[in-house]
Amino acid sequence: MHLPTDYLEQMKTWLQHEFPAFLASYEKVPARGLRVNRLKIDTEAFLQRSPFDLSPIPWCPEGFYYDHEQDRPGKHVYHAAGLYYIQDPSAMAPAEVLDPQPGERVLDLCAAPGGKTTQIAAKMQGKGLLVANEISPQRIKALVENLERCGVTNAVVLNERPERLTERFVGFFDRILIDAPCSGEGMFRKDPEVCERWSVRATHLCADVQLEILSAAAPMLRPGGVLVYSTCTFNPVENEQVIARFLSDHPEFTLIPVPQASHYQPGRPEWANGCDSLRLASRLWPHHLRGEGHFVALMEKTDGPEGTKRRPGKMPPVSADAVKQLRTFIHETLTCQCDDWLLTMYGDHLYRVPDELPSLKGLKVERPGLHLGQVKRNRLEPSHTWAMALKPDDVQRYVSFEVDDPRLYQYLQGETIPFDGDKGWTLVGVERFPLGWAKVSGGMLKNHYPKWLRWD
Ligand SMILES: C[S@@+](CC[C@H](N)C(=O)[O-])C[C@H]1O[C@@H](n2cnc3c(N)ncnc32)[C@H](O)[C@@H]1O
Repeated sequence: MHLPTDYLEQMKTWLQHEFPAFLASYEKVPARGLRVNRLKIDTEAFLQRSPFDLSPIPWCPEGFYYDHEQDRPGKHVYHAAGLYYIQDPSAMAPAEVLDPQPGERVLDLCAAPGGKTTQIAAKMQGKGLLVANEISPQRIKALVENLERCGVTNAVVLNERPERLTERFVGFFDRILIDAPCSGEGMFRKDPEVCERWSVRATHLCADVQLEILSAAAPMLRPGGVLVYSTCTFNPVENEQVIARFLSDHPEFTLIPVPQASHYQPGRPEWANGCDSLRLASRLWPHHLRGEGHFVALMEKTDGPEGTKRRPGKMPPVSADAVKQLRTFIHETLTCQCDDWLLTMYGDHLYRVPDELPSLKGLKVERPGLHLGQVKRNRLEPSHTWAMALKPDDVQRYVSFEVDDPRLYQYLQGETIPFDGDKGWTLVGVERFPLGWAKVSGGMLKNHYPKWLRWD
C-alpha cells in the first residue's frame, strides 16, 4: 500500500518512538468484527447457534472477531434476518461510550450507513426516541435498509444539515452522537480510495466542518446530557484540536472519563493546546488493539436551557380509511391492537410515530417512524420493514424454516413454494427470526420478499 508522504511525515513527528509499531500495523490483516443485535437475539443464544469461529471484542459485550479467511457472516441467512451487524471492532466503541438507555431521547447526527445507529437502537430496546440524521441523500438508503434489517422500531430518519435541526430540538436530547465525517486515516488499510483522497488541506477542511457540526449539536442537548464525538482518523487536527476549540467556545461542556478507557490509549493534550483534560478522550490505535482505529471523546453539558415540553408534535393526519384498513389487517394477521399507536401518513404510506416526537414540519423526513405499509384502494399492503420488526408471537401465521431447509433459499430467491396452511398474510422466517412476508392461498406460499433483497 502506498501511504501519502505528508501523512507519514506527520505521523512520525507525532508518534515518535511509537511510529515503527504504528507503521508495522499496515502489514497486518485487518481484524473483522460482527456485533450481535439484541433486538433479535441475546448474545448467549446467538453464540449457541453461531456457525462462526468467534472471539470476544473486549470493549463491546455484543462484539466478536471473526475469521475472514474461513467465514463470510455477511452472506449467511442470519445476517439477512438481522441477527448481527458486520462492523469494524473499533467502530463499536463510540456507541458503547454513549451508553444510551431505554426510554431516552437520542440523536445520531451523522448516521449513515447506520452501524452505530443500529447499536444505539439495540441498547434502547425499542423504548424512547432515536433520531437518525444523515446529510447525504445517497447514503440514506443504506441507513434505512440497515435499520429495517435490524428490526428498529423507534427511529425517525431525517435528511438534514445539522444546523437546520438546532432550533427545532433545543435542549431536547439526553444523548447525542457525532460520528463525524473525517479524513478517514483509520480506513486506509481497508479502503485505498480514502487514502488517495487524503491531503493535509483536507484534514483542516474536515476540522472546520467537524466544529460546525459540534456547534449545531450543542444547543440540542439538555443540561446533564452527554455528547460523544468520534472519528475514524488519527489526525490531532480533527481530534484533540477540534475538542479543544469546541470547549473554548462552549464552556457549558466538559470532558468526562470514558467508561471503557482501560481498553484504550488516552487523548494527547500535547498535540493540541496542552489542556490536561484532553487525556480523558480515548484513542484506539491499530498498533495497540485489534481494530482499524478511532478517536472518542465523551462530554457532559453542565448548563443551558431545558428543552421542549414532553408532548408530541403535530404530524400529517391519517385518513379514516387508512385506520380502518390498518385495523382490518391487524385483526386478520397480528395478535396485537393498535388503539394507542400514534400514526401519520406521508402520501399513501402509513407510519407508526415514536412517542414524544416534536413536529417535523419543514424538515426533510426520510422515515417519520416505523413504516407500516402502503394504503391501497381497499387494503393495507404491509411493509417489509414491519415484517422485520415483528416476532413470531406477534402474528397469527408464522412459517419457520430451518437453516438447512432448501425452501428457505427458495423463499429468499423470490420463488413461490407449495404450502398447505391457513389463507392470508404470513410471516416467514429462519427458525424464530422473521425474514419477510408471504401470502398463503390455493396451497401456495406466494412470495413477498422484496425484489431488491432477493438472493441469486
Ligand atoms: C463517519 S460517517 C458516519 C458513519 C456512521 N455513524 C456509522 O457508524 O455507520 C460520517 C457521516 O457524516 C456525513 N456528513 C458529511 N458531511 C456532513 C456535514 N457537513 N454535516 C453532517 N454530516 C455530514 C457523511 O455523509 C457520513 O455519512
